[in-house]
Amino acid sequence: MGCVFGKEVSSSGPPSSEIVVDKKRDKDSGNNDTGGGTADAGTGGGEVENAVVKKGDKEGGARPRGERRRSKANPKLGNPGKNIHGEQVAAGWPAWLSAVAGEAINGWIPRRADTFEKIDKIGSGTYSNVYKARDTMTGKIVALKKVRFDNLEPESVKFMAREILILRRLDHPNVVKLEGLVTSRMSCSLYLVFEYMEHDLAGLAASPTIKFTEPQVKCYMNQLLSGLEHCHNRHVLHRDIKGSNLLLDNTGSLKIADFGLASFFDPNHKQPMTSRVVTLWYRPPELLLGATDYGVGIDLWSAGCILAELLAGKPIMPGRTEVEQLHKIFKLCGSPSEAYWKKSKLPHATIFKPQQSYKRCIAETFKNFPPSSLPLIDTLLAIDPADRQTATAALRSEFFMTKPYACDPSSLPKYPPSKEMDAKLRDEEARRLRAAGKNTNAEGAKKTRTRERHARAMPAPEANAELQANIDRRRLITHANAKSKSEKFPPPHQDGTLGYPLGSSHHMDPTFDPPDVPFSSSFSYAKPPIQNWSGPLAEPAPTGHRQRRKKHNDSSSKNN
Ligand SMILES: Nc1ncnc2c1ncn2[C@@H]1O[C@H](COP(=O)(O)OP(=O)(O)OP(=O)(O)O)[C@@H](O)[C@H]1O
Repeated sequence: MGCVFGKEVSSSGPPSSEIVVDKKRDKDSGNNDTGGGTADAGTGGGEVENAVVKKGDKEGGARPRGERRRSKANPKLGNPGKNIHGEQVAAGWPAWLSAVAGEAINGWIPRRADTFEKIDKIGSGTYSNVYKARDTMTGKIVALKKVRFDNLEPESVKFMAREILILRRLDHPNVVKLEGLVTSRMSCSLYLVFEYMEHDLAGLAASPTIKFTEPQVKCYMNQLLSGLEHCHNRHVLHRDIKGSNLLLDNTGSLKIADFGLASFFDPNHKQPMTSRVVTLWYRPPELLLGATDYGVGIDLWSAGCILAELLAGKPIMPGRTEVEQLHKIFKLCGSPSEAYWKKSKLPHATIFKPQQSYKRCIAETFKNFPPSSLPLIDTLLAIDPADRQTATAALRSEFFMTKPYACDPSSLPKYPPSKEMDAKLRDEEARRLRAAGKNTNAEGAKKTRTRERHARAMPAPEANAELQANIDRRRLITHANAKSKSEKFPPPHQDGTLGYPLGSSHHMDPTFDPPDVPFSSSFSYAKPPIQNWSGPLAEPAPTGHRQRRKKHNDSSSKNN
């Protein structure tokens, strides 16, 4: 991928993809995740995430709140050498950015902010705000993602640097294209410039008036799997595939976006990676069970959830907690075989292994789906990630070879704006109206609020914080009740509301509702978990600090 907005900056430095993590730095800092690795730009792959599971992570520990990483300069990741640093500053990059993310900007020159006109705020993410803007030099409408830096903390810049490096590695019609970067020598902010996309799949799916046909579902899935195939071939794991990260334009093009949690991987030299990724409803069982050795299967699982969601008209496994999520997975996909437990050696297996086994019931649950979709759903939602195969195999599946075929993207309807953000605004307006009429219909308002809360997929970092709280709670329970080596799974107070939240979609298929399990289903562990977990992974944050905690946790997630 080349230069954006004109000429390339000449460089005698390392190839643009050469990025090697300074392991010592991470060891020193107690960081449980690292990003980076060696790379081979020529092959389009080979950039390796050199993640190291730190002592704290092995013991189940993330940094306690308030403890900050020591940030030493990373000579390979950040410091591109004096010459290049000088060239980058001369080309208009701020010195701080060149110092910390020199590799990510190598060979590019920045655009000036005053060459764009902001039109509207269109989205907001964990560490960014996204604006619709006009490029005054070309007249083109673009999306500007303004990255928030916490006082220019090198860690924040590092996440952004990795996202940029990954985006620069990718070049495919179904992957959002990074068109440039906007900053200036004296600036403290950075904007990523993307082609503008009118919709996201979550927004469309939540729209009360839209129900996808089979050819449309095939069209979206074809594009999603093609984009994933490209990412995986370039050794990139997305690690947060969900509807709101699948952007759509008015020509029917679907593009995978938000590579903030993405990571390079090398299938031949596996390195441990964090399990604290992927939004809860789309998170595969191996991550919920703490896997740090994983691959393309995690994105394929999420794709399977999306395929079934598009056909069902509602999210298929909307868990509110990790425990509930695993429970929903086991109920639908069956509990893992003994052979799998043995082979996978998953860190949380001793805690979450169900006492009773669950039978897989995908075919019965989705009996109203097109028959050709069932083998594909069955493959993508395999409990053992090795059985999920690849995006390439999925694209060759019977689903796409059977009539009615996928429609052409250009034949997809032209929808009115329908971002997940719009759905949120609709909800907020409804909430405001309810608050106004609260006294007249308090009970109705309460019910609707519950539906809304459940209708949103929980981002990975928040959900993972909850997982920690859960593990810690389990450990405490084990201590308190050393005689009892089993406990209810899920806890009774959560199980009472198992099943699908009402109104999680406006056009649900009423026939789809996986069978619930009796409350008495219990999960046990073979050994007390204390033997595996010697310290808290993360401090459960008080609710008043939700936003801070989200960012804090996100930092650790995004860092690996
Ligand atoms: N190219 C684009 N065109 C139009 N809208 C976009 C584009 N990129 C992002 N958005 C909007 O901005 C929102 C936030 O963007 P993005 O997901 O990349 O940010 P983030 O900070 O990484 O978010 P998250 O916390 O969900 O990981 C998206 O959900 C989407 O609605």
